[in-house]
Amino acid sequence: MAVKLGILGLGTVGTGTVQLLQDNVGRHPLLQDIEIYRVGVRSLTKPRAVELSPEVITTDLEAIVNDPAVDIVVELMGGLEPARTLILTAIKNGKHVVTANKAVISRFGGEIFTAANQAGVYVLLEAAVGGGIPVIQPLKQSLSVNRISAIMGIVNGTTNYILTRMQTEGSEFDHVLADAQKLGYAEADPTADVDGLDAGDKIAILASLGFDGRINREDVHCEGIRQVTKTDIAYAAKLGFVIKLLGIAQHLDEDNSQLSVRVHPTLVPHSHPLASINGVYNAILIEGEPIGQVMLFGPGAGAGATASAVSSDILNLVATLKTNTAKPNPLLACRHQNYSEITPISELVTRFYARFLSKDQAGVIGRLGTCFGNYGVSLESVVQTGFQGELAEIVVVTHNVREGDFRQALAEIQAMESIDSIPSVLRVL
Ligand SMILES: NC(=O)C1=CN([C@@H]2O[C@H](COP(=O)(O)OP(=O)(O)OC[C@H]3O[C@@H](n4cnc5c(N)ncnc54)[C@H](OP(=O)(O)O)[C@@H]3O)[C@@H](O)[C@H]2O)C=CC1
Ligand SMILES: N[C@@H](CC=O)C(=O)O
Ligand code: NA
Repeated sequence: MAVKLGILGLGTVGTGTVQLLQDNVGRHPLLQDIEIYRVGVRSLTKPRAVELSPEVITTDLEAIVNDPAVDIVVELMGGLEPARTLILTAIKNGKHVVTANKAVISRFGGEIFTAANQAGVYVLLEAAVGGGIPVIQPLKQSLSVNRISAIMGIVNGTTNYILTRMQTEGSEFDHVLADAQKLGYAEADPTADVDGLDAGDKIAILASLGFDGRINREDVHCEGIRQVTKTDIAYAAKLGFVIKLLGIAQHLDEDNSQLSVRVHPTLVPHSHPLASINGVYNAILIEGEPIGQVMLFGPGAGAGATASAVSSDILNLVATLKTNTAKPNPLLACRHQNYSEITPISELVTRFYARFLSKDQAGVIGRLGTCFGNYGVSLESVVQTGFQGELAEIVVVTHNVREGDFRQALAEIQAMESIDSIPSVLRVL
């Protein structure tokens, strides 16, 4: 008998998934054992790019998750509610769930996976991070014997597109954002993407898988790219770096007692594997023992790519249902019970880039150096190249420093009579 799907949402990803499942020739033969049984939408009158018989489409999403005939609920509607409640109801009713919803999983994953384990069902989420790039299953299965020390990646295509264009064209953020919205790369409300929140959801999920514990989403420090200017991109290039929005989860110490999970624009050395990932593409670099470095690269969004990830999860569940094993598969289930402790950003040890505007007075660089020295900040390079009107522009790159100490030094520098402003402070990989 065919496995019956109840799909919630027929937007970009829902449509791509239905198209892939309907066009199943030449793909894995198990796809032929799937029936698109119900599809839930908000509007019945909206034109659709796929053909589905009228009894399949409904606006009653609760009826789908409560329908005893539905085997797998595929949540592709997005948002927190009613997605969270519908997922929990599906689980309570003994249905497996596939979701692309990083927002709901990063915030309510604890509740959802606890409920799923109790009900003996699986919640799979390959599409939630890196779109079509297989990264969730690799972390859960292929790489799971490794001791992971770092996961870092470009996990938001919109911001990578904007930063790439700012870099290649020398344009400012606002101009490129407006253009990206016109071209459909950025959403009308770009907040979740440009403020680093979408990347924060994704790195929280990856950190949980790589570092073996649940992550409280509120502990993830998130900075976006609104403050990145073409001036900084140009200085970074002169110094041998490219600016990327990175999600980073890493152990900070040898004994693995400190875990940092964060999102921020970062100066990445030109020689680093993530430096060459441009446009809407995503890439995730995983470091582990004994494997070393693995980088997963590909399309992080889009109908077809994301449908590929959603359908691979569906396939996994179809195989599970067909083999009919009563015992849960520990490689598919979530195994975390406890929350990981996240080290506050002030304890991060990293290099920094900072740009200062100062009055063109003798001895300013000396005073900067003395103040940094008082806080244990050692400088890798200091450049005074340009002028902005009457003000001299000074750019420094530090050696590794505790963030809290660096910020204290900056506060003191900001108060100096000769310093006009500190327009940018960015971390360096
Ligand atoms: N777009 C992408 O490339 C990617 C998206 N994702 C994730 O996939 C999910 C879906 O994204 P996407 O396809 O872009 O979203 P869309 O906005 O294109 O589609 C959302 C769909 O859900 C339906 N829907 C939303 N809310 C309700 C509701 N309250 N009741 C009934 N139906 C509802 C909409 O119905 P209607 O059509 O009637 O309006 C629409 O069909 C999100 O979690 C997103 O983060 C993940 C990776 C990539
Ligand atoms: N908005 C996201 C796509 C979905 O995950 C992005 O820009 O990467
Ligand atoms: Na993925």
